[in-house]
Amino acid sequence: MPPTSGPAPTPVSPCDFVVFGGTGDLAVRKLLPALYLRDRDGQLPPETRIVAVSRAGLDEAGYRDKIRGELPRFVRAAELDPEHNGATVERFIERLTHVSLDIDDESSWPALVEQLPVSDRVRVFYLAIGPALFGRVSQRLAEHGLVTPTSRLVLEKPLGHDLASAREVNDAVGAVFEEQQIFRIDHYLGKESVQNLLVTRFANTFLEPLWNANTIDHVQITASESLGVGSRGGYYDGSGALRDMVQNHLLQLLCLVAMEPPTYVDRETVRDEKLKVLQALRPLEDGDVDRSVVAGQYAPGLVDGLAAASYRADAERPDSTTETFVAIKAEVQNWRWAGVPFYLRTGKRMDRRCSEIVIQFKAVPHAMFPGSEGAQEPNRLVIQLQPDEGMKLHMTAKEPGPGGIRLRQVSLDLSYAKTFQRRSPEAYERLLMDVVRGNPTLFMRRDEVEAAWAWVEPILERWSRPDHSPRPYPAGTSGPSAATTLIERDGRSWHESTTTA
Ligand SMILES: NC(=O)C1=CN([C@@H]2O[C@H](COP(=O)(O)OP(=O)(O)OC[C@H]3O[C@@H](n4cnc5c(N)ncnc54)[C@H](OP(=O)(O)O)[C@@H]3O)[C@@H](O)[C@H]2O)C=CC1
Ligand SMILES: O=C1O[C@H](COP(=O)(O)O)[C@@H](O)[C@H](O)[C@H]1O
Repeated sequence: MPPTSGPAPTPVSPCDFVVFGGTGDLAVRKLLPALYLRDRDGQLPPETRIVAVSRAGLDEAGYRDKIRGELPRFVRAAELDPEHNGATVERFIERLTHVSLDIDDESSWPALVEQLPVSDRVRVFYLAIGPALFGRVSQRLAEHGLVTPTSRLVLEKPLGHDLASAREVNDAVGAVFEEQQIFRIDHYLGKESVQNLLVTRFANTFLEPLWNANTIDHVQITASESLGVGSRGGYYDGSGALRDMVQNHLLQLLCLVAMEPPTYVDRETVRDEKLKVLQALRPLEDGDVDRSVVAGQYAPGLVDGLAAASYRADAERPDSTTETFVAIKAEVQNWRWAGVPFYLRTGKRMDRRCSEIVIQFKAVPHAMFPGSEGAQEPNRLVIQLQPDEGMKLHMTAKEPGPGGIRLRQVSLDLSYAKTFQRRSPEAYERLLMDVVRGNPTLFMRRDEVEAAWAWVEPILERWSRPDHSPRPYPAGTSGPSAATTLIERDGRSWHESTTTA
């Protein structure tokens, strides 16, 4: 597939990106490759600069060497340098500099001030650091006069570790930045297939009349990963799958499926509608958590035929009770969705990498074709987010033949790659450009983040008690058997996609 063949992107305004945590995993693996790809496609004006900040004692040349070495690991070879002469990469590398700064060491801040002379250029402070530092960084930025009217602050998730800490962080950054300057990132919202969910729902007429409890039996949202925690055990052990994936990514997907059509798509209307969904989630009482939520933790197993270690070994936490898997039955209490369960599921070290949304329609009310009892499965719309973006509508058709009517399950299959013959940009590419443009539509507003924390809070509270421990599941499987029971108890089953990666 060619690197890009779509319309040329409109360049954004000249900008200074200041990446706190510029040597970290997120910056090196996601942010810099995304900026590189936007630069390669001509979207970054020549004056654009990227100032990486960390405590590493690197000078400009040292940081440039580091990123020159790392970029090919995270940008596919076919997309790295279309000219094959290194010039595109070098142009990007020359935008980079590094400031060695300890956020808590006052004496190291002047080095950053020096890099940011007074200007009305857009200034993006990207906090790719832990949320405990967000408030302190904001305060120091203000003390050093670095916050201008055209500055924006990007906050990585998870924002806090519970409702109280999220409020504290929001208060602290809100004391320095206006809400419209704050971009709380959830990279799932930047995925092409997630944005297409909105377009599919609201730019077509055939689905919307069916999109409710009259026709839909239930919804499943799955984000399963075959990878384990890798080198992120230090962070992950204090987080777990509920904070890492459910409170943000999975609830955001649920909102996009369940929300009412906004009057038009703009910075506040979509977020207003998502907030209403979060507020309509049925609160989980104590007993509900034990009945409707399953926590799991991966044990040793086999992944792609190779032995895989347990989470406790991967994270080097021999007694950890942190969950690496969560399954939840949620309900949206409103007119559209009354009685329709939303089953959410996410886990690490599962049997496949697959993120998808399954809309399961109700069964036909009456089997009218002779011999068709039990031969007909309900219609199902599967929205595949990754690894292959697409959409499949499973339906029943007549099998061709001269005999009687024989029913067969078939699917209408839309593959983005085949249809558009174009690379889908990574989520961070789209979101970083939206930050520069000052468009917060695909970012989480303060009230949304807090409403999401408020909903997961009873689960956190229940799991903090000593009688809770996650159920083990072998690495390379679909999670603990209790997750199967959770859905089978309702006479339903998890959709297991056949795509593996
Ligand atoms: N990695 C990922 O895929 C994702 C990460 N996130 C979030 O992004 C944030 C960063 O994650 P990640 O990159 O994995 O973390 P890392 O631990 O890999 O990187 C942290 C970065 O912050 C710097 N840093 C830490 N403390 C200070 C300090 N006091 N002063 C200056 N710099 C400091 C570190 O550099 P040094 O130690 O040299 O100072 C390093 O560059 C976290 O909040 C995480 O939850 C969110 C989604 C995905
Ligand atoms: O935010 C996170 O997301 C990734 C999964 O993202 P994806 O785009 O690969 O689906 C997850 O691995 C990580 O733990 C989490 O922090």
